[in-house]
Amino acid sequence: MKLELQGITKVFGPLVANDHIDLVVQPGEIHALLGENGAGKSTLMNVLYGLYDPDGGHILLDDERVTFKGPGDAVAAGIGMVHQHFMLVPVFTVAESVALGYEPAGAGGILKLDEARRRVREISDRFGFHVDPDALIEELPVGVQQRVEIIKALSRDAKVLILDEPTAVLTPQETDELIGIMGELKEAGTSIVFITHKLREVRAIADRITVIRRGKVVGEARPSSTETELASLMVGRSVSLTVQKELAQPGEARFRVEDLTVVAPNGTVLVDDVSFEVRSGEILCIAGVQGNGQTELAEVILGLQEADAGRLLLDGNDLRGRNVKQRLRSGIGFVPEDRSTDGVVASFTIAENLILDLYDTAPFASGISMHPTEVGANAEDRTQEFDVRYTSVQDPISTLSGGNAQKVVLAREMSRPLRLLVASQPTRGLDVGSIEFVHKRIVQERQNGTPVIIVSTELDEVLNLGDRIAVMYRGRIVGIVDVADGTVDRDVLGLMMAGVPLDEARTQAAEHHSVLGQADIEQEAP
Ligand SMILES: Nc1ncnc2c1ncn2[C@@H]1O[C@H](COP(=O)(O)OP(=O)(O)OP(=O)(O)O)[C@@H](O)[C@H]1O
Repeated sequence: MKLELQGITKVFGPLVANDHIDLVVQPGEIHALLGENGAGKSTLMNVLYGLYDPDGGHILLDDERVTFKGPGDAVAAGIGMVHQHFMLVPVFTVAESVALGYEPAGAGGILKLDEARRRVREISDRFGFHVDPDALIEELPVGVQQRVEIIKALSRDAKVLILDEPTAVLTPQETDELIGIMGELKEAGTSIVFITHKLREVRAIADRITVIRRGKVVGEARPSSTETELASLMVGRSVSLTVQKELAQPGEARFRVEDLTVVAPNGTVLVDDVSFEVRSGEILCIAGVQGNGQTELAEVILGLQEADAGRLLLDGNDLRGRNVKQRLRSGIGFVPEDRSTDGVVASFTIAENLILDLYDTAPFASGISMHPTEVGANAEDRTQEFDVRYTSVQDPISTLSGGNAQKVVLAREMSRPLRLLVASQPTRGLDVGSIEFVHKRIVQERQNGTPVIIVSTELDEVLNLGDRIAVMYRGRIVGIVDVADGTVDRDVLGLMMAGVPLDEARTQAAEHHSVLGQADIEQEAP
C-alpha cells in the first residue's frame, strides 16, 4: 500500500513538533525516518497511528484521504505499529496475545483461539519467524516477543508497518534476523516505516531515508551515504562517530566486586559468583544480552536490590548496610537502564528531576525551604550543557521526547563530584550528536580518575568506550577482554554474548561474519 503524508502539522502549546511534514512511502518500501532527539519522529508516527489528531495536513492511503479517530481506525485501514515497549501480557501464550483485542472479530473483540493459532502458524511459516503459537510470552526472548508483535500486526492485515526503534533492545544476532524479516515483508509488498538512531542499520536495509530536524523535513538521503554524511544531515553539524580518547592510564583498584551472587525469589540465580575490579581512570564495560544479570548487578551496586552473597568495596569501604540515598551521597553516580521507572519522576518538572538526589541540600534548600531560583538556574545550566530540548524547565518531564528525558538523567548524575559512575545503557535512544557528547563526558570522567562502569548491549558503544570489556551470560562473566590488545571485534563479542568462551568465539568469528559485521568490512574496503 502506498502511504502519503501531506503537510502534517502538530503543535503542543508554543512548540511546533511537526511542521508541514511531507512523506511518501511506496508499496514494499523500507523507509527510514532519521532525526535528532526531539525532531518529531514519534509525534509523526503517533499521528499516523491515530493516537494524535493532527493540527493540519492529510494522510492518504493508495491516494485516498483517510482520517483516524484512534488506533482502531488506523489498524482497520491497514496500519500496524510495533512500539519500543511491547504491549504483550507476559502470562499469555502467543496465540492468546494475537487473539486479544482483535477488532473485526465477534463477541468481545476476541478472535477464536484456534483461528489465532492457525494465523500465527501461517504467518510464522510464510516469513520464517519460527514462533510457536502455544509458547508463553514471558518465556520468549525479546527478539521473539517482537516477532509476536509483528505477527499481531500482520494478522490484522497491516500493509504499512511502523517500527519505532525496533533494534534498541535486540542482540546483534536478533538484529540480523529482524533485518531478514524486514526483507521478507518488503518482498511480500508490506511498506515499512522504520525509526532508528543506528546509522549502520539504515545503510544496511533502507530503500529511502527521510531526515527531519526540529519538526521539518530537511532532506532525503541515499542509503549509499556514509554514516558520517547521514550523521551530519541529522544534526546539522559534523559528528565524530568514534570516541577520541587517550590510552587508559589506570591507577589503583577503587571499586571491587567480590563473589557477588543475587538470587531471584523463585530461586533463579541472576548473578552467579561474579568478581571484578575497576581501577581509577578506567572504563569497564559490561556487555551482554539484556537479561543476563547485568541489570541486577548494577542495581545491587546502588542498593536497589540486596545481594545474597558477596561484597562490594568502594575505596576499601564495604557498601553493605548503606541505603540508596547514602550511596548516592557518598559519590556514586547512577544512570538506570529504564529511565521511565527508575530515572525520573514523570509528574515532576524537568527542574525538579534534575535535583532528585540533592533536593534537600544547599544551594537548593536550607532547612525545610526550597530555593526555586537556584533550582531553576541549575536546570537552565544543566539542560544547556546537555542540549536538552524543552519548552520550559517548569514543564513535567513527561512532555520531553525519549532521548531528551534520557539526557536529563545523564545531566543529573554526571554533574556532581563522583567516586564511581555506573551507567546502564547510557545512550539508549540518543541521537548520534548526543552520543558523541555523552561519550566525551564519560571519557572526561575517566580522565578525572573516576572508575567507570558502563553496562551496555551496544557493541559499538562497548568497543568504542571500554578500556576493558566484561561479557555476561546467564549471570556469569564469560570473559574480560582488554580492548587495547586489538583482538576483539563485533563478531567475537556477539558470540561471547551468546555464551561462547573467548578463544572459541575468535575461531568462530573468523569463519562467519554477521550481516552488520559484513557491512563494516565492506565500508572499510577501499
Ligand atoms: N505530549 C506532549 N506534550 C508536549 N510536548 C510534547 C509532547 N509530545 C512530544 N512533545 C514535544 O514534541 C517534540 C517532538 O517529540 P518527539 O517525541 O516526536 O521526538 P522524537 O523525534 O521522537 O525524539 P527521540 O529521538 O528523542 O525519541 C519534543 O520537543 C517533545 O518535547
